[in-house]
Amino acid sequence: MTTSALDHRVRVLAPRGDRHDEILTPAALDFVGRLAAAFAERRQDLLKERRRQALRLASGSPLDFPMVTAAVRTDPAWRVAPPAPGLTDRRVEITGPPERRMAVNALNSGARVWMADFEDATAPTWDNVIGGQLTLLDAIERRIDFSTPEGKEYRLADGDRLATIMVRPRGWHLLEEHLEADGGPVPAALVDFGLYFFHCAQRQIDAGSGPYFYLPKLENRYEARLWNDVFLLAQELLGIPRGTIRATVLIETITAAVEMEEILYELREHSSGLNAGRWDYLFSLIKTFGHRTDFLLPDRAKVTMTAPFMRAYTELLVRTCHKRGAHAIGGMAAQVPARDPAAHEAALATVRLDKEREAEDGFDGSWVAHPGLVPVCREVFDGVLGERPHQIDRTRDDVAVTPADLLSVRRISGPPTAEGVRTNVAVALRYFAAWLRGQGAVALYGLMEDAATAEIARVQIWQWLRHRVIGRETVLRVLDDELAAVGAEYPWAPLEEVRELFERTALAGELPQFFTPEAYTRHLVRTAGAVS
Ligand SMILES: CC(=O)SCCNC(=O)CCNC(=O)[C@H](O)C(C)(C)COP(=O)(O)OP(=O)(O)OC[C@H]1O[C@@H](n2cnc3c(N)ncnc32)[C@H](O)[C@@H]1OP(=O)(O)O
Ligand SMILES: O=CC(=O)O
Ligand SMILES: [Mg+2]
Repeated sequence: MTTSALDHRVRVLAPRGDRHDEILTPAALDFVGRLAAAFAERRQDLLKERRRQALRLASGSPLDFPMVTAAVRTDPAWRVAPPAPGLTDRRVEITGPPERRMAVNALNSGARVWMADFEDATAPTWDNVIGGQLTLLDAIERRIDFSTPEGKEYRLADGDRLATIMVRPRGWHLLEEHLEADGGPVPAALVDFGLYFFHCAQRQIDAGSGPYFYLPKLENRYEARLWNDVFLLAQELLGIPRGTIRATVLIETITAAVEMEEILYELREHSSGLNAGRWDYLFSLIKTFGHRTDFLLPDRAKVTMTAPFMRAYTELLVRTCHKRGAHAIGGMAAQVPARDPAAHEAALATVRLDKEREAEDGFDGSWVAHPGLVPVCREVFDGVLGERPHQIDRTRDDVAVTPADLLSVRRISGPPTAEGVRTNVAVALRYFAAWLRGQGAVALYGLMEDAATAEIARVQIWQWLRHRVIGRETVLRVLDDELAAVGAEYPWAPLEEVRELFERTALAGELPQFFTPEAYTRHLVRTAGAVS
Protein backbone atom coordinates (compact mmCIF):
# COMPACT_ATOMS: atom_id res chain seq x y z
CA MET A 1 0.00 0.00 0.00
CA THR A 2 1.43 3.38 -0.92
CA THR A 3 0.61 5.40 2.13
CA SER A 4 2.09 7.60 4.77
CA ALA A 5 1.09 6.97 8.36
CA LEU A 6 0.74 10.73 8.79
CA ASP A 7 -1.74 11.23 5.97
CA HIS A 8 -4.77 9.81 7.67
CA ARG A 9 -3.72 9.54 11.23
CA VAL A 10 -6.04 7.69 13.52
CA ARG A 11 -5.36 8.11 17.20
CA VAL A 12 -6.07 5.39 19.71
CA LEU A 13 -7.77 6.89 22.76
CA ALA A 14 -7.81 3.75 24.87
CA PRO A 15 -5.08 2.14 26.93
CA ARG A 16 -3.44 -0.64 24.92
CA GLY A 17 -4.63 -4.07 25.93
CA ASP A 18 -2.86 -7.39 25.59
CA ARG A 19 -1.82 -7.99 21.95
CA HIS A 20 -3.72 -4.91 20.73
CA ASP A 21 -0.53 -3.85 18.95
CA GLU A 22 -0.97 -6.76 16.53
CA ILE A 23 -4.23 -5.24 15.30
CA LEU A 24 -3.63 -1.52 15.81
CA THR A 25 -0.54 -1.29 13.63
CA PRO A 26 0.27 2.08 12.07
CA ALA A 27 -0.56 0.73 8.61
CA ALA A 28 -3.89 -0.73 9.73
CA LEU A 29 -4.85 2.53 11.46
CA ASP A 30 -3.85 4.46 8.40
CA PHE A 31 -6.06 2.21 6.27
CA VAL A 32 -9.03 2.79 8.59
CA GLY A 33 -8.23 6.52 8.52
CA ARG A 34 -8.37 6.53 4.73
CA LEU A 35 -11.75 4.86 4.77
CA ALA A 36 -13.00 7.32 7.37
CA ALA A 37 -11.68 10.32 5.39
CA ALA A 38 -13.41 9.07 2.27
CA PHE A 39 -16.76 8.06 3.74
CA ALA A 40 -17.49 9.60 7.16
CA GLU A 41 -19.28 12.60 5.69
CA ARG A 42 -21.45 10.49 3.40
CA ARG A 43 -22.38 8.36 6.38
CA GLN A 44 -23.52 11.51 8.22
CA ASP A 45 -25.63 12.59 5.25
CA LEU A 46 -27.24 9.18 5.05
CA LEU A 47 -28.06 9.22 8.75
CA LYS A 48 -29.78 12.56 8.20
CA GLU A 49 -31.71 11.00 5.33
CA ARG A 50 -32.82 8.22 7.70
CA ARG A 51 -34.28 10.84 10.01
CA ARG A 52 -36.01 12.63 7.13
CA GLN A 53 -37.53 9.38 5.88
CA ALA A 54 -38.70 8.50 9.40
CA LEU A 55 -40.43 11.89 9.64
CA ARG A 56 -42.02 11.48 6.20
CA LEU A 57 -43.43 8.08 7.16
CA ALA A 58 -44.57 9.35 10.54
CA SER A 59 -46.44 12.16 8.87
CA GLY A 60 -48.33 9.79 6.62
CA SER A 61 -46.27 9.47 3.41
CA PRO A 62 -46.93 6.08 1.90
CA LEU A 63 -44.23 3.45 1.81
CA ASP A 64 -43.75 2.21 -1.73
CA PHE A 65 -41.33 0.62 -4.16
CA PRO A 66 -39.37 3.64 -5.45
CA MET A 67 -40.65 5.02 -8.78
CA VAL A 68 -37.23 6.27 -9.83
CA THR A 69 -35.70 2.81 -9.80
CA ALA A 70 -38.45 1.02 -11.71
CA ALA A 71 -35.96 0.36 -14.52
CA VAL A 72 -33.69 -1.59 -12.16
CA ARG A 73 -36.61 -3.81 -11.20
CA THR A 74 -37.90 -4.36 -14.72
CA ASP A 75 -34.54 -4.86 -16.46
CA PRO A 76 -34.31 -8.63 -16.80
CA ALA A 77 -30.63 -8.65 -17.72
CA TRP A 78 -28.59 -8.10 -14.59
CA ARG A 79 -27.47 -10.70 -12.05
CA VAL A 80 -25.29 -10.55 -8.97
CA ALA A 81 -21.77 -11.97 -9.02
CA PRO A 82 -21.47 -15.77 -8.97
CA PRO A 83 -20.92 -17.34 -5.54
CA ALA A 84 -17.34 -16.99 -4.31
CA PRO A 85 -15.29 -19.92 -2.97
CA GLY A 86 -16.85 -21.28 0.22
CA LEU A 87 -20.15 -19.52 -0.36
CA THR A 88 -21.90 -21.78 -2.84
CA ASP A 89 -23.54 -24.09 -0.33
CA ARG A 90 -24.86 -22.15 2.67
CA ARG A 91 -27.49 -24.51 3.97
CA VAL A 92 -26.55 -23.93 7.62
CA GLU A 93 -24.99 -20.77 9.01
CA ILE A 94 -24.12 -20.39 12.68
CA THR A 95 -23.83 -16.95 14.25
CA GLY A 96 -22.16 -15.66 17.37
CA PRO A 97 -19.77 -13.13 18.85
CA PRO A 98 -16.12 -13.42 17.78
CA GLU A 99 -15.00 -14.78 21.13
CA ARG A 100 -12.32 -17.54 21.16
CA ARG A 101 -14.30 -20.43 22.61
CA MET A 102 -17.35 -19.67 20.52
CA ALA A 103 -15.16 -19.24 17.44
CA VAL A 104 -13.65 -22.72 17.73
CA ASN A 105 -17.05 -24.25 18.47
CA ALA A 106 -18.71 -22.41 15.59
CA LEU A 107 -15.99 -23.19 13.05
CA ASN A 108 -16.09 -26.88 14.04
CA SER A 109 -19.89 -27.04 14.30
CA GLY A 110 -20.61 -28.56 10.89
CA ALA A 111 -22.26 -25.32 9.71
CA ARG A 112 -21.14 -24.12 6.26
CA VAL A 113 -20.72 -20.52 7.39
CA TRP A 114 -19.84 -18.83 10.68
CA MET A 115 -21.16 -15.30 10.89
CA ALA A 116 -18.78 -13.60 13.33
CA ASP A 117 -20.89 -10.83 14.75
CA PHE A 118 -19.79 -7.38 15.92
CA GLU A 119 -23.39 -6.12 15.72
CA ASP A 120 -26.38 -7.74 17.47
CA ALA A 121 -24.39 -10.34 19.45
CA THR A 122 -21.54 -8.13 20.67
CA ALA A 123 -21.51 -5.41 23.32
CA PRO A 124 -18.91 -3.13 21.74
CA THR A 125 -16.46 -2.71 24.61
CA TRP A 126 -13.01 -1.90 23.29
CA ASP A 127 -11.75 -5.28 24.46
CA ASN A 128 -14.54 -7.05 22.59
CA VAL A 129 -13.86 -5.03 19.44
CA ILE A 130 -10.11 -5.62 19.34
CA GLY A 131 -10.36 -9.07 20.97
CA GLY A 132 -12.80 -10.02 18.21
CA GLN A 133 -10.29 -8.99 15.56
CA LEU A 134 -7.59 -11.04 17.29
CA THR A 135 -9.91 -14.04 17.41
CA LEU A 136 -10.51 -13.79 13.67
CA LEU A 137 -6.84 -13.36 12.87
CA ASP A 138 -5.86 -16.27 15.11
CA ALA A 139 -8.56 -18.50 13.65
CA ILE A 140 -7.43 -17.76 10.10
CA GLU A 141 -3.79 -18.29 11.08
CA ARG A 142 -4.84 -21.51 12.83
CA ARG A 143 -3.27 -20.50 16.13
CA ILE A 144 -6.47 -20.30 18.12
CA ASP A 145 -6.31 -23.71 19.85
CA PHE A 146 -6.28 -23.57 23.63
CA SER A 147 -7.09 -25.57 26.75
CA THR A 148 -9.09 -24.39 29.74
CA PRO A 149 -7.66 -24.63 33.27
CA GLU A 150 -10.09 -27.57 33.75
CA GLY A 151 -8.35 -29.36 30.86
CA LYS A 152 -11.03 -28.97 28.16
CA GLU A 153 -9.37 -28.67 24.78
CA TYR A 154 -10.44 -26.41 21.94
CA ARG A 155 -8.87 -27.44 18.63
CA LEU A 156 -9.79 -26.43 15.12
CA ALA A 157 -10.79 -29.31 12.84
CA ASP A 158 -9.13 -29.88 9.46
CA GLY A 159 -9.48 -26.92 7.09
CA ASP A 160 -11.97 -28.54 4.73
CA ARG A 161 -14.39 -29.20 7.59
CA LEU A 162 -14.38 -25.65 8.91
CA ALA A 163 -17.16 -23.13 8.33
CA THR A 164 -16.46 -20.22 5.97
CA ILE A 165 -16.07 -16.97 7.91
CA MET A 166 -18.34 -14.00 7.25
CA VAL A 167 -17.90 -10.92 9.42
CA ARG A 168 -20.76 -8.64 10.41
CA PRO A 169 -19.38 -5.15 11.20
CA ARG A 170 -21.43 -2.79 13.34
CA GLY A 171 -24.12 -0.76 11.60
CA TRP A 172 -23.84 2.77 10.19
CA HIS A 173 -25.57 4.24 13.26
CA LEU A 174 -22.66 3.50 15.61
CA LEU A 175 -19.37 5.22 16.29
CA GLU A 176 -16.11 3.87 17.68
CA GLU A 177 -15.04 6.37 20.31
CA HIS A 178 -11.74 4.70 21.13
CA LEU A 179 -10.42 5.78 17.75
CA GLU A 180 -10.24 9.36 16.57
CA ALA A 181 -9.76 10.64 13.04
CA ASP A 182 -10.03 14.26 11.92
CA GLY A 183 -10.91 15.25 15.47
CA GLY A 184 -13.88 12.91 15.90
CA PRO A 185 -14.80 9.29 16.50
CA VAL A 186 -14.53 6.86 13.58
CA PRO A 187 -17.66 5.18 12.14
CA ALA A 188 -17.75 1.79 13.87
CA ALA A 189 -18.67 0.01 10.63
CA LEU A 190 -15.42 1.19 9.05
CA VAL A 191 -13.40 0.10 12.07
CA ASP A 192 -14.77 -3.44 12.13
CA PHE A 193 -14.72 -3.82 8.37
CA GLY A 194 -11.39 -2.03 7.91
CA LEU A 195 -9.38 -3.86 10.56
CA TYR A 196 -10.63 -7.26 9.43
CA PHE A 197 -10.11 -6.47 5.77
CA PHE A 198 -6.64 -5.07 6.37
CA HIS A 199 -5.38 -8.05 8.35
CA CYS A 200 -7.35 -10.94 6.92
CA ALA A 201 -8.46 -10.30 3.32
CA GLN A 202 -5.27 -11.54 1.68
CA ARG A 203 -4.88 -14.34 4.21
CA GLN A 204 -8.40 -15.55 3.42
CA ILE A 205 -7.76 -15.41 -0.32
CA ASP A 206 -4.50 -17.37 0.14
CA ALA A 207 -6.43 -19.98 2.10
CA GLY A 208 -8.88 -20.44 -0.79
CA SER A 209 -11.67 -18.39 0.80
CA GLY A 210 -12.15 -14.62 0.73
CA PRO A 211 -13.13 -11.48 2.63
CA TYR A 212 -16.83 -11.97 3.20
CA PHE A 213 -19.29 -9.80 5.11
CA TYR A 214 -22.80 -9.52 6.42
CA LEU A 215 -24.12 -5.95 6.35
CA PRO A 216 -26.62 -5.02 9.07
CA LYS A 217 -29.47 -2.54 9.44
CA LEU A 218 -29.33 -0.90 6.00
CA GLU A 219 -32.31 1.35 5.39
CA ASN A 220 -32.08 2.02 1.66
CA ARG A 221 -30.14 1.61 -1.59
CA TYR A 222 -27.90 4.60 -0.90
CA GLU A 223 -26.48 2.84 2.13
CA ALA A 224 -25.79 -0.20 -0.05
CA ARG A 225 -24.05 2.08 -2.55
CA LEU A 226 -21.95 3.48 0.27
CA TRP A 227 -20.84 -0.02 1.24
CA ASN A 228 -20.06 -0.82 -2.37
CA ASP A 229 -17.87 2.27 -2.60
CA VAL A 230 -16.13 1.28 0.64
CA PHE A 231 -15.40 -2.12 -0.91
CA LEU A 232 -14.04 -0.57 -4.11
CA LEU A 233 -11.68 1.73 -2.25
CA ALA A 234 -10.58 -0.98 0.21
CA GLN A 235 -9.75 -3.38 -2.60
CA GLU A 236 -7.90 -0.68 -4.51
CA LEU A 237 -5.85 0.43 -1.49
CA LEU A 238 -4.69 -3.10 -0.71
CA GLY A 239 -4.26 -4.23 -4.31
CA ILE A 240 -6.98 -6.86 -4.02
CA PRO A 241 -8.84 -7.52 -7.27
CA ARG A 242 -12.12 -5.67 -7.67
CA GLY A 243 -15.04 -7.99 -7.02
CA THR A 244 -13.23 -10.24 -4.53
CA ILE A 245 -15.34 -9.12 -1.57
CA ARG A 246 -18.75 -10.68 -1.07
CA ALA A 247 -21.47 -9.25 1.16
CA THR A 248 -24.88 -10.49 2.19
CA VAL A 249 -27.20 -7.68 3.21
CA LEU A 250 -29.64 -8.19 6.05
CA ILE A 251 -33.07 -6.98 5.09
CA GLU A 252 -34.06 -5.96 8.57
CA THR A 253 -35.72 -2.59 8.20
CA ILE A 254 -39.11 -1.89 6.70
CA THR A 255 -37.66 0.76 4.36
CA ALA A 256 -35.06 -1.67 2.98
CA ALA A 257 -37.83 -4.20 2.34
CA VAL A 258 -39.18 -2.04 -0.49
CA GLU A 259 -35.68 -1.65 -1.96
CA MET A 260 -34.42 -5.23 -1.88
CA GLU A 261 -33.80 -5.37 -5.59
CA GLU A 262 -32.07 -1.99 -5.64
CA ILE A 263 -29.82 -3.08 -2.77
CA LEU A 264 -28.76 -6.17 -4.71
CA TYR A 265 -28.22 -3.99 -7.75
CA GLU A 266 -25.98 -1.48 -5.97
CA LEU A 267 -23.82 -4.26 -4.59
CA ARG A 268 -24.16 -6.60 -7.55
CA GLU A 269 -20.44 -7.12 -8.19
CA HIS A 270 -19.92 -7.86 -4.49
CA SER A 271 -23.27 -9.31 -3.54
CA SER A 272 -23.78 -12.74 -2.05
CA GLY A 273 -27.49 -12.32 -1.44
CA LEU A 274 -29.89 -11.19 1.24
CA ASN A 275 -30.81 -12.46 4.68
CA ALA A 276 -34.16 -12.13 6.44
CA GLY A 277 -33.11 -10.46 9.69
CA ARG A 278 -36.49 -10.97 11.28
CA TRP A 279 -35.85 -9.52 14.75
CA ASP A 280 -34.54 -6.15 13.70
CA TYR A 281 -37.20 -6.12 10.98
CA LEU A 282 -39.92 -6.41 13.59
CA PHE A 283 -38.20 -3.76 15.67
CA SER A 284 -38.00 -1.46 12.65
CA LEU A 285 -41.66 -1.96 11.86
CA ILE A 286 -42.78 -1.07 15.38
CA LYS A 287 -40.35 1.84 15.59
CA THR A 288 -41.37 3.29 12.23
CA PHE A 289 -45.12 3.01 12.76
CA GLY A 290 -45.21 2.95 16.56
CA HIS A 291 -47.29 6.13 16.62
CA ARG A 292 -50.16 4.50 14.67
CA THR A 293 -52.88 2.62 16.53
CA ASP A 294 -53.35 0.21 13.64
CA PHE A 295 -49.75 -0.91 14.14
CA LEU A 296 -50.29 -1.95 17.73
CA LEU A 297 -48.60 -5.32 17.99
CA PRO A 298 -49.50 -7.90 20.65
CA ASP A 299 -47.03 -9.89 22.82
CA ARG A 300 -43.83 -10.65 20.95
CA ALA A 301 -44.50 -14.39 21.29
CA LYS A 302 -47.65 -13.96 19.21
CA VAL A 303 -45.90 -12.31 16.28
CA THR A 304 -44.55 -15.32 14.45
CA MET A 305 -43.08 -15.84 11.02
CA THR A 306 -46.40 -17.21 9.78
CA ALA A 307 -48.14 -13.87 10.38
CA PRO A 308 -49.15 -12.71 6.89
CA PHE A 309 -47.00 -9.57 6.93
CA MET A 310 -43.90 -11.53 7.99
CA ARG A 311 -44.59 -14.17 5.36
CA ALA A 312 -44.93 -11.45 2.72
CA TYR A 313 -41.51 -10.13 3.72
CA THR A 314 -39.73 -13.50 3.53
CA GLU A 315 -41.41 -14.53 0.29
CA LEU A 316 -40.54 -11.25 -1.36
CA LEU A 317 -36.95 -11.74 -0.23
CA VAL A 318 -36.70 -15.22 -1.79
CA ARG A 319 -38.33 -14.07 -5.01
CA THR A 320 -36.05 -11.03 -5.31
CA CYS A 321 -32.86 -12.96 -4.62
CA HIS A 322 -33.58 -15.81 -7.00
CA LYS A 323 -34.65 -13.47 -9.78
CA ARG A 324 -31.12 -12.02 -9.60
CA GLY A 325 -29.15 -15.24 -9.07
CA ALA A 326 -28.50 -14.51 -5.39
CA HIS A 327 -28.73 -16.64 -2.26
CA ALA A 328 -31.70 -16.07 0.03
CA ILE A 329 -30.72 -16.88 3.62
CA GLY A 330 -33.28 -17.43 6.35
CA GLY A 331 -33.31 -15.89 9.78
CA MET A 332 -32.91 -16.81 13.39
CA ALA A 333 -35.37 -18.96 15.29
CA ALA A 334 -34.73 -17.75 18.83
CA GLN A 335 -35.12 -21.10 20.63
CA VAL A 336 -31.88 -22.53 22.03
CA PRO A 337 -31.21 -26.00 23.47
CA ALA A 338 -32.43 -26.47 27.05
CA ARG A 339 -31.23 -28.69 29.89
CA ASP A 340 -34.69 -30.02 30.64
CA PRO A 341 -35.39 -32.82 28.09
CA ALA A 342 -39.00 -31.84 27.41
CA ALA A 343 -38.08 -28.18 26.92
CA HIS A 344 -35.21 -29.28 24.71
CA GLU A 345 -37.48 -31.37 22.46
CA ALA A 346 -39.95 -28.49 22.27
CA ALA A 347 -37.18 -26.08 21.24
CA LEU A 348 -35.92 -28.45 18.54
CA ALA A 349 -39.44 -28.99 17.23
CA THR A 350 -40.04 -25.24 16.97
CA VAL A 351 -36.75 -24.67 15.19
CA ARG A 352 -37.48 -27.58 12.84
CA LEU A 353 -40.85 -26.10 11.86
CA ASP A 354 -39.27 -22.73 11.23
CA LYS A 355 -36.53 -24.19 9.01
CA GLU A 356 -39.04 -26.38 7.16
CA ARG A 357 -41.08 -23.35 6.24
CA GLU A 358 -37.99 -21.52 5.05
CA ALA A 359 -36.64 -24.43 3.01
CA GLU A 360 -40.03 -25.06 1.42
CA ASP A 361 -40.46 -21.37 0.63
CA GLY A 362 -37.20 -21.44 -1.33
CA PHE A 363 -34.52 -20.19 1.06
CA ASP A 364 -31.07 -21.58 0.27
CA GLY A 365 -30.00 -21.94 3.87
CA SER A 366 -30.64 -20.49 7.29
CA TRP A 367 -29.22 -19.28 10.58
CA VAL A 368 -28.84 -21.06 13.87
CA ALA A 369 -27.72 -19.55 17.17
CA HIS A 370 -26.20 -22.64 18.75
CA PRO A 371 -24.09 -25.66 17.65
CA GLY A 372 -26.82 -27.94 19.03
CA LEU A 373 -29.15 -26.65 16.32
CA VAL A 374 -26.86 -27.28 13.36
CA PRO A 375 -28.08 -30.88 12.80
CA VAL A 376 -31.77 -30.00 12.67
CA CYS A 377 -31.23 -27.15 10.22
CA ARG A 378 -28.95 -29.31 8.07
CA GLU A 379 -31.43 -32.20 8.05
CA VAL A 380 -34.27 -29.95 6.93
CA PHE A 381 -32.28 -28.29 4.14
CA ASP A 382 -30.76 -31.63 3.07
CA GLY A 383 -34.31 -32.89 2.71
CA VAL A 384 -35.18 -30.10 0.27
CA LEU A 385 -31.83 -29.49 -1.45
CA GLY A 386 -30.43 -33.01 -1.56
CA GLU A 387 -27.12 -32.85 -3.42
CA ARG A 388 -27.86 -29.42 -4.90
CA PRO A 389 -25.90 -26.62 -3.17
CA HIS A 390 -28.85 -24.20 -3.26
CA GLN A 391 -32.19 -23.70 -4.95
CA ILE A 392 -31.58 -20.37 -6.67
CA ASP A 393 -33.18 -21.77 -9.81
CA ARG A 394 -36.52 -21.81 -7.96
CA THR A 395 -37.63 -18.40 -9.09
CA ARG A 396 -40.89 -18.02 -7.14
CA ASP A 397 -42.65 -16.22 -9.97
CA ASP A 398 -45.84 -17.07 -8.11
CA VAL A 399 -45.03 -14.49 -5.40
CA ALA A 400 -46.54 -11.03 -5.82
CA VAL A 401 -46.04 -8.90 -2.72
CA THR A 402 -47.15 -5.29 -2.43
CA PRO A 403 -46.06 -2.71 0.17
CA ALA A 404 -49.58 -3.05 1.60
CA ASP A 405 -48.89 -6.76 2.22
CA LEU A 406 -45.70 -5.88 4.10
CA LEU A 407 -47.73 -3.55 6.31
CA SER A 408 -50.79 -5.75 6.84
CA VAL A 409 -50.25 -6.02 10.59
CA ARG A 410 -53.86 -5.23 11.43
CA ARG A 411 -54.76 -8.89 11.03
CA ILE A 412 -52.83 -9.74 14.14
CA SER A 413 -52.78 -6.43 15.98
CA GLY A 414 -54.12 -6.25 19.50
CA PRO A 415 -53.28 -5.38 23.09
CA PRO A 416 -50.64 -7.16 25.16
CA THR A 417 -51.25 -9.55 28.02
CA ALA A 418 -49.90 -8.95 31.53
CA GLU A 419 -47.46 -11.78 30.89
CA GLY A 420 -46.30 -10.14 27.66
CA VAL A 421 -45.59 -6.89 29.50
CA ARG A 422 -43.68 -8.65 32.25
CA THR A 423 -41.65 -10.73 29.81
CA ASN A 424 -40.57 -7.67 27.85
CA VAL A 425 -39.51 -5.83 30.99
CA ALA A 426 -37.75 -8.92 32.35
CA VAL A 427 -35.88 -9.55 29.10
CA ALA A 428 -34.90 -5.94 28.51
CA LEU A 429 -33.50 -5.54 32.06
CA ARG A 430 -31.55 -8.81 32.01
CA TYR A 431 -30.22 -8.12 28.55
CA PHE A 432 -29.17 -4.57 29.48
CA ALA A 433 -27.36 -5.93 32.54
CA ALA A 434 -25.45 -8.43 30.41
CA TRP A 435 -24.69 -5.87 27.70
CA LEU A 436 -23.35 -3.33 30.21
CA ARG A 437 -21.06 -6.07 31.45
CA GLY A 438 -19.78 -6.72 27.92
CA GLN A 439 -21.95 -9.65 26.86
CA GLY A 440 -24.00 -9.08 23.72
CA ALA A 441 -26.01 -12.33 23.53
CA VAL A 442 -27.61 -14.34 26.32
CA ALA A 443 -30.04 -17.20 26.73
CA LEU A 444 -33.12 -16.10 28.71
CA TYR A 445 -36.21 -18.24 29.33
CA GLY A 446 -35.14 -20.67 26.58
CA LEU A 447 -34.60 -18.00 23.94
CA MET A 448 -31.53 -16.35 22.47
CA GLU A 449 -31.64 -12.65 23.24
CA ASP A 450 -29.43 -10.09 21.58
CA ALA A 451 -29.47 -6.39 20.71
CA ALA A 452 -32.24 -6.86 18.14
CA THR A 453 -34.60 -8.79 20.41
CA ALA A 454 -33.90 -6.44 23.34
CA GLU A 455 -34.84 -3.54 21.06
CA ILE A 456 -38.20 -5.22 20.41
CA ALA A 457 -38.76 -5.71 24.15
CA ARG A 458 -38.21 -2.05 25.02
CA VAL A 459 -39.91 -0.56 21.95
CA GLN A 460 -43.04 -2.64 22.58
CA ILE A 461 -43.28 -1.25 26.10
CA TRP A 462 -42.90 2.24 24.64
CA GLN A 463 -45.60 1.55 22.03
CA TRP A 464 -48.06 0.10 24.54
CA LEU A 465 -47.55 3.07 26.87
CA ARG A 466 -47.89 5.53 24.03
CA HIS A 467 -51.27 4.09 23.06
CA ARG A 468 -52.31 3.76 26.71
CA VAL A 469 -53.10 0.06 26.40
CA ILE A 470 -51.01 -0.34 29.54
CA GLY A 471 -50.68 2.15 32.37
CA ARG A 472 -47.45 3.76 33.46
CA GLU A 473 -48.02 2.64 37.07
CA THR A 474 -48.31 -0.97 35.93
CA VAL A 475 -45.02 -0.77 34.08
CA LEU A 476 -43.30 0.94 37.00
CA ARG A 477 -44.55 -1.76 39.37
CA VAL A 478 -43.29 -4.53 37.06
CA LEU A 479 -40.04 -2.63 36.66
CA ASP A 480 -39.49 -2.52 40.44
CA ASP A 481 -40.28 -6.23 40.79
CA GLU A 482 -38.10 -7.32 37.93
CA LEU A 483 -35.22 -5.09 38.93
CA ALA A 484 -35.27 -6.66 42.38
CA ALA A 485 -35.27 -10.12 40.74
CA VAL A 486 -32.33 -9.13 38.51
CA GLY A 487 -30.43 -7.96 41.60
CA ALA A 488 -31.05 -11.30 43.31
CA GLU A 489 -30.10 -13.36 40.24
CA TYR A 490 -27.09 -11.32 39.15
CA PRO A 491 -25.41 -9.80 42.21
CA TRP A 492 -22.95 -8.10 39.87
CA ALA A 493 -25.65 -6.22 37.92
CA PRO A 494 -25.36 -2.38 37.99
CA LEU A 495 -29.03 -1.90 38.86
CA GLU A 496 -29.06 1.88 38.71
CA GLU A 497 -27.59 1.93 35.23
CA VAL A 498 -29.91 -0.83 34.07
CA ARG A 499 -32.95 1.04 35.36
CA GLU A 500 -31.83 4.30 33.84
CA LEU A 501 -31.24 2.64 30.48
CA PHE A 502 -34.71 1.13 30.55
CA GLU A 503 -36.29 4.43 31.55
CA ARG A 504 -34.50 6.33 28.81
CA THR A 505 -35.31 3.85 26.05
CA ALA A 506 -38.74 2.49 26.97
CA LEU A 507 -40.43 5.13 29.13
CA ALA A 508 -39.36 8.41 27.53
CA GLY A 509 -41.82 10.50 25.52
CA GLU A 510 -39.54 10.54 22.48
CA LEU A 511 -38.51 7.12 21.22
CA PRO A 512 -34.72 6.77 20.87
CA GLN A 513 -33.97 5.18 17.50
CA PHE A 514 -31.59 2.60 19.03
CA PHE A 515 -30.67 1.89 22.63
CA THR A 516 -27.03 1.23 21.73
CA PRO A 517 -25.43 4.55 20.67
CA GLU A 518 -26.13 6.47 23.86
CA ALA A 519 -25.66 3.47 26.14
CA TYR A 520 -22.31 2.88 24.47
CA THR A 521 -21.14 6.44 24.98
CA ARG A 522 -22.33 6.56 28.58
CA HIS A 523 -21.25 3.17 29.77
CA LEU A 524 -18.83 1.30 27.50
CA VAL A 525 -16.38 3.97 26.43
CA ARG A 526 -13.13 3.91 28.42
CA THR A 527 -10.92 6.49 26.82
CA ALA A 528 -7.83 7.65 28.64
CA GLY A 529 -6.92 10.62 26.50
CA ALA A 530 -4.75 10.19 23.43
CA VAL A 531 -2.26 7.41 23.97
CA SER A 532 -0.96 7.07 20.45
C1 LIG B 1 -31.11 -11.33 15.82
C2 LIG B 1 -29.77 -11.78 15.40
O1 LIG B 1 -28.99 -10.99 14.94
S1 LIG B 1 -29.31 -13.38 15.60
C3 LIG B 1 -27.54 -13.34 15.46
C4 LIG B 1 -26.91 -12.69 16.61
N1 LIG B 1 -27.05 -13.47 17.81
C5 LIG B 1 -26.20 -14.51 18.04
O2 LIG B 1 -25.32 -14.72 17.25
C6 LIG B 1 -26.36 -15.34 19.28
C7 LIG B 1 -25.57 -16.62 19.15
N2 LIG B 1 -25.73 -17.48 20.28
C8 LIG B 1 -25.10 -17.31 21.44
O3 LIG B 1 -24.40 -16.33 21.62
C9 LIG B 1 -25.25 -18.36 22.50
O4 LIG B 1 -25.82 -19.53 21.95
C10 LIG B 1 -26.13 -17.95 23.70
C11 LIG B 1 -25.51 -16.75 24.39
C12 LIG B 1 -27.53 -17.62 23.26
C13 LIG B 1 -26.18 -19.12 24.67
O5 LIG B 1 -24.86 -19.45 24.97
P1 LIG B 1 -24.52 -20.41 26.20
O6 LIG B 1 -25.29 -19.94 27.39
O7 LIG B 1 -23.03 -20.50 26.31
O8 LIG B 1 -25.13 -21.78 25.72
P2 LIG B 1 -24.76 -23.23 26.20
O9 LIG B 1 -24.34 -23.24 27.64
O10 LIG B 1 -25.88 -24.11 25.81
O11 LIG B 1 -23.50 -23.59 25.30
C14 LIG B 1 -23.01 -24.89 25.14
C15 LIG B 1 -21.75 -24.83 24.33
O12 LIG B 1 -22.06 -24.35 23.02
C16 LIG B 1 -21.26 -23.22 22.73
N3 LIG B 1 -22.07 -22.28 21.95
C17 LIG B 1 -23.29 -21.80 22.24
N4 LIG B 1 -23.69 -20.98 21.27
C18 LIG B 1 -22.70 -20.92 20.36
C19 LIG B 1 -22.53 -20.23 19.13
N5 LIG B 1 -23.49 -19.45 18.65
N6 LIG B 1 -21.39 -20.41 18.46
C20 LIG B 1 -20.43 -21.24 18.93
N7 LIG B 1 -20.53 -21.92 20.10
C21 LIG B 1 -21.66 -21.76 20.79
C22 LIG B 1 -20.91 -22.63 24.06
O13 LIG B 1 -19.73 -21.85 23.94
C23 LIG B 1 -20.71 -23.87 24.89
O14 LIG B 1 -19.45 -24.40 24.56
P3 LIG B 1 -18.56 -25.25 25.61
O15 LIG B 1 -19.39 -26.46 25.96
O16 LIG B 1 -17.35 -25.56 24.85
O17 LIG B 1 -18.34 -24.36 26.78
O1 LIG C 1 -29.77 -9.74 12.56
C1 LIG C 1 -30.76 -10.42 12.54
C2 LIG C 1 -32.00 -10.02 13.11
O2 LIG C 1 -32.94 -10.83 13.10
O3 LIG C 1 -32.05 -8.87 13.58
MG1 LIG D 1 -30.26 -7.71 13.29
